[in-house]
Amino acid sequence: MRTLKERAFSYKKRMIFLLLSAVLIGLSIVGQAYFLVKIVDGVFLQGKSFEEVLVDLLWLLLCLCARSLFIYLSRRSGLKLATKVKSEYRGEFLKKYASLSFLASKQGQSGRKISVVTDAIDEIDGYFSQYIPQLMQTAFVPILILVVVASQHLNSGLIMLVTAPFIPLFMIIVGLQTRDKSEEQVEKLASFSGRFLDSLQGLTTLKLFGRANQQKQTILKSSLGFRDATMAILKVAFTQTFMLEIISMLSIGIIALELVIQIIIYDQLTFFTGFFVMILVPEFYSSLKELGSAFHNGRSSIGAAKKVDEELAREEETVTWGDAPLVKKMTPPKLELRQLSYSYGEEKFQLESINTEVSPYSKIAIVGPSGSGKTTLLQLIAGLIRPTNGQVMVDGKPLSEYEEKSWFNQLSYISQNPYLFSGTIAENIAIEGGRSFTQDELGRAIERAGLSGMIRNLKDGAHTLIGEGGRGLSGGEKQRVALARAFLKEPSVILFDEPTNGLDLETERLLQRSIQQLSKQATIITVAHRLYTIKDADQILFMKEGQLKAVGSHDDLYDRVAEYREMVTVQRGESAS
Ligand SMILES: Nc1ncnc2c1ncn2[C@@H]1O[C@H](COP(=O)(O)OP(=O)(O)OP(=O)(O)O)[C@@H](O)[C@H]1O
Repeated sequence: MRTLKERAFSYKKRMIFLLLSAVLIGLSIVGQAYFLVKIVDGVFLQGKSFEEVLVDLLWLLLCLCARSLFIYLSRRSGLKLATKVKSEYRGEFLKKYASLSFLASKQGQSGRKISVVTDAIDEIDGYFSQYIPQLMQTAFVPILILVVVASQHLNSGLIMLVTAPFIPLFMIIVGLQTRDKSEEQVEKLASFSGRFLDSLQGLTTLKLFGRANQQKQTILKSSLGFRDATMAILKVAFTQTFMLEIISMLSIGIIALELVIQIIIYDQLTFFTGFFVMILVPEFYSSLKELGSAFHNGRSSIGAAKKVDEELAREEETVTWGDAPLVKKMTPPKLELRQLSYSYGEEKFQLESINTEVSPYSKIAIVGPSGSGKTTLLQLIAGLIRPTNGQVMVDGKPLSEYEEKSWFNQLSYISQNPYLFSGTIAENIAIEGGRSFTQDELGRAIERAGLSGMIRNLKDGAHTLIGEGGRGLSGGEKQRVALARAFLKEPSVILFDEPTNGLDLETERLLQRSIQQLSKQATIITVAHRLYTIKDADQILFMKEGQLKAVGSHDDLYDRVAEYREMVTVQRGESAS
């Protein structure tokens, strides 16, 4: 993982620009002080007229404008640097999340992940937009001022040299505390966000089980934890500001006293030099103080970056793909499962050495008791998880060697709970990227998925908005939208996890009809729960406890496999009752 400093220095041109701006800011500060003092000295002590000081006035104006302009450019450059680094981080997150396996992407709390990708990355902003530009300025401006002051009046320069180290020393002590505290703050915010979203999603369940109040208390505790962590950081920030003010005020006071003594009592200093030094000294301390505040933000950013890096570096199961294209042919690809095994971890469920072939256009039903590994097998075939051993072969080549896009272009996976996005029904059906669909194609898919009746009754038809997760649609309607996606996409392989919950008669019939239609153009592998699908399949894979117990047609398995017969008899009884 690259540190924030390494990330900043990878933008060399921007860093050079920041340094250049710092040099120009420093020069304009000294120039501004010089011309101001020259004008005051000329008008009040030498009695010069307005015309005589006009050129100096113009120079003063130029220095003021230059100072403002370079400060503005330096800040803008810092902000741009922050934007670039933040989008770099977000890009890394997107890349990581996109390559995660289906299971890994479901692990952890969604709210926590959102908080890290949004709030924690935003917290990094201060390092680049404030700390780095200020660091560049402070690396040059105080040194320039010190040299100028020392060249004019050595004693003042020495006082500055002695007092100045207190500021960075104090900053380091405080900064170390800030980093730990800000790590704690990011952690508290992430945990609060995770808990909050989790509770929000399960609010109905919590109410139904009378746990809403208890959960409210947990959220309150979590939010108070975040508040305390934030207050602890603010306390450090206020203490730091207070201490920096005291150090700089005292130092400026000592120098002023010394200058006054030199001018009035010893008469060893001209008004010009004294005034010039007195104007530059506060600039010196203010530059150091500003670095103090920026340093505080920088340390907070480092704390947040540590959390972000931890999240990025967390080892999670990924799915990698090759670059072989899978060309869409007239016939669907031939699938073969070779010694296919999967394990959710030691002492957890194992799917053991599945071997079978799936010829193009066949209708396969995966059946077996609950928890026997049917969905796991379907996810392996889809390429959503990678086998621990063995291969899914597609047209004689391991699935992992194909391009991700070209495989998914030929595949439709209809899960038990298909996800619908917030948007219109039409947008949800025409979800496939890279290809636009005509209204006719969309209408046909809607018709074939049995959605036209429902859509006709809606005021805005297919352009009716639905909520995220398909809020506003029934379970059966969501299944039909998923079917419409498959009709529109015209894939070569369809993987279908049949809903276990009872569907109404009409949706049942529609599913049967749809499968019949889709099977004309694709291979269909269904995790089957309904007797009709099971009987209609060309080949049945009967699973039990992670093993493929038998393969064959319904009649064949019914005659030969007692456990299968038993399962079908139970199902018959249920459908008859
Ligand atoms: N993410 C996971 N981590 C650990 N174990 C898991 C995970 N997902 C599933 N399992 C376990 O794997 C086994 C097989 O699950 P799978 O969903 O494949 O079964 P299934 O046959 O499809 O069941 P059902 O018919 O009830 O949907 C189950 O015992 C389940 O507890």
